Amino acid sequence: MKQPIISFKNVIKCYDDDVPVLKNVSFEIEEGKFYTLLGPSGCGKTTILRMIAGFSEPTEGDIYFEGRRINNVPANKRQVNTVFQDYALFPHMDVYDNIAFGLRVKKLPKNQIDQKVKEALKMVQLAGYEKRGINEMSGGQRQRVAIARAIVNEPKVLLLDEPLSALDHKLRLDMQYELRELQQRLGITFVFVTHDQEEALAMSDEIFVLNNGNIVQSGTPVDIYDEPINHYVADFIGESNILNGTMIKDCLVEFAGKRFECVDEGMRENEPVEVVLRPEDLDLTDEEHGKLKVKVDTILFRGVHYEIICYDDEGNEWMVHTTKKAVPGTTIGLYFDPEDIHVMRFNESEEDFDARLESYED
Ligand SMILES: Nc1ncnc2c1ncn2[C@@H]1O[C@H](COP(=O)(O)OP(=O)(O)OP(=O)(O)O)[C@@H](O)[C@H]1O
Repeated sequence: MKQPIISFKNVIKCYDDDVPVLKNVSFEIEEGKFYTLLGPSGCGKTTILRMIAGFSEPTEGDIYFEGRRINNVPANKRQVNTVFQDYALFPHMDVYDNIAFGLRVKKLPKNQIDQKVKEALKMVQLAGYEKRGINEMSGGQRQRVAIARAIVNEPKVLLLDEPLSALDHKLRLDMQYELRELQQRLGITFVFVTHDQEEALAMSDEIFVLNNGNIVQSGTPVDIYDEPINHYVADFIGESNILNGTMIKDCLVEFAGKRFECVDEGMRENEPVEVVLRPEDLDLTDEEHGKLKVKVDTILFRGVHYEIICYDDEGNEWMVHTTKKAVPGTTIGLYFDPEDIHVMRFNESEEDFDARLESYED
C-alpha cells in the first residue's frame, strides 16, 4: 500500500474530565479518496476531524501526515482545510471577498489572488457570482462558496463537517452528487462527517463507522452494508431484521425455531450467533412455498415499495420491502435465499459491555 496521507495511531482523547471520548482510535487514509466518518451524535466524529485540522490535540497517541508526526503542528501549518456545518462565511462580504480572505491574509499578490478566486469559483460552478452578497445566495450556493473558500488554498485534504445538514432533502441529494463529482475531479482527499447512513453509502470510497469513541468497522460502502461486523453496524447501516440464532454446523443455521441452509462457514458447532436479513432480500409467497410462516401486521406504502411488518410463530418481528401487496391479518410465507442470510458472531453491544465492566469494578 502507498504511504497513507493521514494516519492515527492509538489516539485517545479526554476533555476536561478523564472520560475518553476517543478510546483508542487507529486508522489510515489514502490520498485521493472520499472517506466518511459515520456515527450517531456524540460518538467522536468531530473530535477526529478537529484533530486532523489541528484545532485539538490528542491526549495520547500519534497523528501522522504523509509519514511525519504532526501532533503539535499548528492548524495554519497543516495542508488541510475545513468546511464547517454552518459554512462560517462572512455575511457582510461578497462572494469574492469571502474566497479571497485567506489569500489576502497570506499576502499573495493581487493578480494571483484574482486568478485563484476565479478558478475556485469555476470549479464549484459559480463563475460570475463574484459580487453577490452572501445573503443573496441559496443554501446550496452558500455551501459551494464555502467549498471554494476551502479549495482556493489548494489543501491536500478537505475536511467537511456535516456540510449538508442545513439543506432541504432535495438539495441535499443534489449536493451529494456535486460533492462526489467535485472530489473526483479535483482528486483531493475528502474526509466527510455525517450521521446519515444513506449519505455515507452514496458518497464514500471508504466508511469508518464509529460508536462510543471507537471505530467499530471500516470498509467500502458495499462491504459494510453486505457484511456488517456486528449488531450495531447492521442496525445503524440500513434497515435490518436481526435475530438470535445458533450455528448448527457449517452452512446450517437455526433461528425463528427452524433450520436454514446458509453460506457461512468457520464457526463452532452450536455457537450462538446473530442473523441479519435485509428487508429488500425477503419476498412474500404463499404459506406452503415460504421458508417461514408469518402473519401480516401492518403495511406502509413507501413510493417504490411496500414496507410490510409481520410476525412469525415465535413472535419475531420481520420487516419486508416488496412491490407485492399483502393483507393485514393474513398468514403468508416469507422467502429468502441461503446467501441472503448473513450470520454474525454474537456480539454484545458496546454499552452492555461497558455497563458490565463497570459492574465488575463496583
Ligand atoms: N470542547 C469539549 N469539551 C468537553 N467535551 C467535549 C468537547 N467537544 C466535544 N466534547 C464531547 O466529546 C464527545 C464527542 O463529541 P463530538 O463532537 O466529537 O461528537 P460527534 O460524533 O461529532 O457528534 P455530533 O454529530 O453531535 O457533532 C461528546 O460527548 C461531546 O460532548
